[in-house]
Amino acid sequence: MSLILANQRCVNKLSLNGEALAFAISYRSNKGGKMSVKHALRRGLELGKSVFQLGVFKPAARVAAKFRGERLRVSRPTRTVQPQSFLPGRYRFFRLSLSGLAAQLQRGGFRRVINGGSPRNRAFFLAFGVGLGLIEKDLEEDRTSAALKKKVQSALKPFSSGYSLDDYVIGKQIGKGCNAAVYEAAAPFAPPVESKRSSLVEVNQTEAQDERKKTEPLQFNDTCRFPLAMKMIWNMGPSSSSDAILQSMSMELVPSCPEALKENQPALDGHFGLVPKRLNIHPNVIRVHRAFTAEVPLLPGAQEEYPDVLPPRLNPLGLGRNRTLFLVMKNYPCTLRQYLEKCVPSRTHGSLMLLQLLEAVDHLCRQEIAHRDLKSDNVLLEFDHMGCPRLVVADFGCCLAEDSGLKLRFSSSWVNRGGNSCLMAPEVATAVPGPGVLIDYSKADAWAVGALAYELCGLQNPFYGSKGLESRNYREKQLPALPDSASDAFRLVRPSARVAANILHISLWGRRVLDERKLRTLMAWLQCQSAVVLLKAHGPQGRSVEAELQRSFLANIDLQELRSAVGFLTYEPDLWDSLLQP
Ligand SMILES: Nc1ncnc2c1ncn2[C@@H]1O[C@H](COP(=O)(O)OP(=O)(O)OP(=O)(O)O)[C@@H](O)[C@H]1O
Repeated sequence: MSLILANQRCVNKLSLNGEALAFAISYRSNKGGKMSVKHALRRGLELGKSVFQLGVFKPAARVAAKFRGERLRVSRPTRTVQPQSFLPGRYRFFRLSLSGLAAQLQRGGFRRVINGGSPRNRAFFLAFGVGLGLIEKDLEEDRTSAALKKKVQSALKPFSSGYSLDDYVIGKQIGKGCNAAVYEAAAPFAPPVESKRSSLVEVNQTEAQDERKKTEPLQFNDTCRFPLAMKMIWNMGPSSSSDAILQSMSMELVPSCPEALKENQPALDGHFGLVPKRLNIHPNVIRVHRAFTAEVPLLPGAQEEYPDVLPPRLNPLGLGRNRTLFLVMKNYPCTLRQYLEKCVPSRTHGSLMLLQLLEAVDHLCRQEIAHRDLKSDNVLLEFDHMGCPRLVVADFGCCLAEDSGLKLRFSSSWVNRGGNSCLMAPEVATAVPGPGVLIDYSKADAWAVGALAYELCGLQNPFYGSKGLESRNYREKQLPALPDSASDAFRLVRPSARVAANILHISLWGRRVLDERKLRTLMAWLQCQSAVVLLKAHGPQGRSVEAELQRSFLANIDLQELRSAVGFLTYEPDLWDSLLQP
């Protein structure tokens, strides 16, 4: 299998086999990424000739061999390094690293382009998709190997339950909102070990910290002992029946996985039409792993912190119902708000965080779901192995997930417009109820992300506080200036989440596309990005926030949308229009 990696700016066209490309990329990353692409590719070609000089090329050879899961055989007398099994199965590493993306590209980008793209789009993705498809076929054996399947099944077996409170050990309270309390939890078969260790973990985030706050180390909740979070929603409704609870709180189930509810749950087998729209999995959207109803227990802090919502069984003056809904999710170390209280993200981290929010919103839009309550309390945060924040959008209690799409019939003032009035998009905030009035939520979440961008730059959100702007009547010129350090793309969130996300992707990783403004450059950049992402996928870097974002971008490519993004960045949409016409 060979891959044509065309880097128009540096080298005109280099035909590389997988082996050479693997070496080129690993060699370059070994040099701290400082070497030019052209130089690295040339080296890759040389290295692909099968003999590796011990001195200069050893690090590259070692990295590439490590990727392949092979050991290096070093032959001292001739000072050559040769990976074992170099000839048979020589492309094994390369094939393996392609698998995830190939499937993703075929399922995502390829499908979308086939449906709506121009013939030129189609040709490009057809070639790319078919290439990857061949590899994919080859990989079938690897992926469905019986041994691996068995291992995964046995690891999941103990947690095939989890549909009652008795299936969990519940720890301390980790959060509270207007509608729920959230507790740390663990499965009893993995009992949390009592440790003398502090329940806080320190995050190595020197890059992210603002000068003002550098003296304090960044500390967040340690989630190792209790890897799960259990949200107990307060039931103030008219009934304690499971059906009524599931019906009134059904929006909380939108981000749930298919196994979250017990199969024989009577209210959710389709007869009553209570199953809400379910979101597909996405790295920047919370996943609810279990959801069940149970009697409200007396959990730590309940009598002091939320006595009024307890049932009379637990507090004679309480107004809550006896049963309620519980959701089980991953436990995250902190919310975006807690993180921003402790530090101001660097320009890079800020851009990556904004990009993740936009990717999450774009994912929701594609499935015709609007969150309607985006704020920093509803964004949870963890860190990848390099200390980069990974964000997930949580709390879908106010979302709009109707079969009729993102337009809500606003016939009377009793219709709920959504949760967060401060960050309500102008078109939602100014809507006046009446016959035939529809509120369009397709860009509402993207607007809220635009307001959150101020917080990501370390500024106060201009729509908060007694002197804050009101979304219903503010003017663009009233918005405070963003700091000079903010990426240009921060200023352009209004178009749509997808276009704004593309703008950020290009300004982070594809600046050269803007310099040359040729379709060929754009294509070459996409191919280059694909190759780099494929190669990264196998190592630890593959799990970084950056790699996840790049994968997601490539899997969702639509040249028309990409064109809009480039148009925004160059302020010459017409130029790109003409270039990209079939
Ligand atoms: N999976 C989780 N991991 C860690 N903390 C969480 C998790 N889910 C929620 N929390 C914490 O609990 C708090 C309240 O959760 P959530 O926002 O879901 O409750 P709510 O009552 O629906 O909120 P709202 O007031 O916005 O309606 C969050 O702000 C956060 O601090």
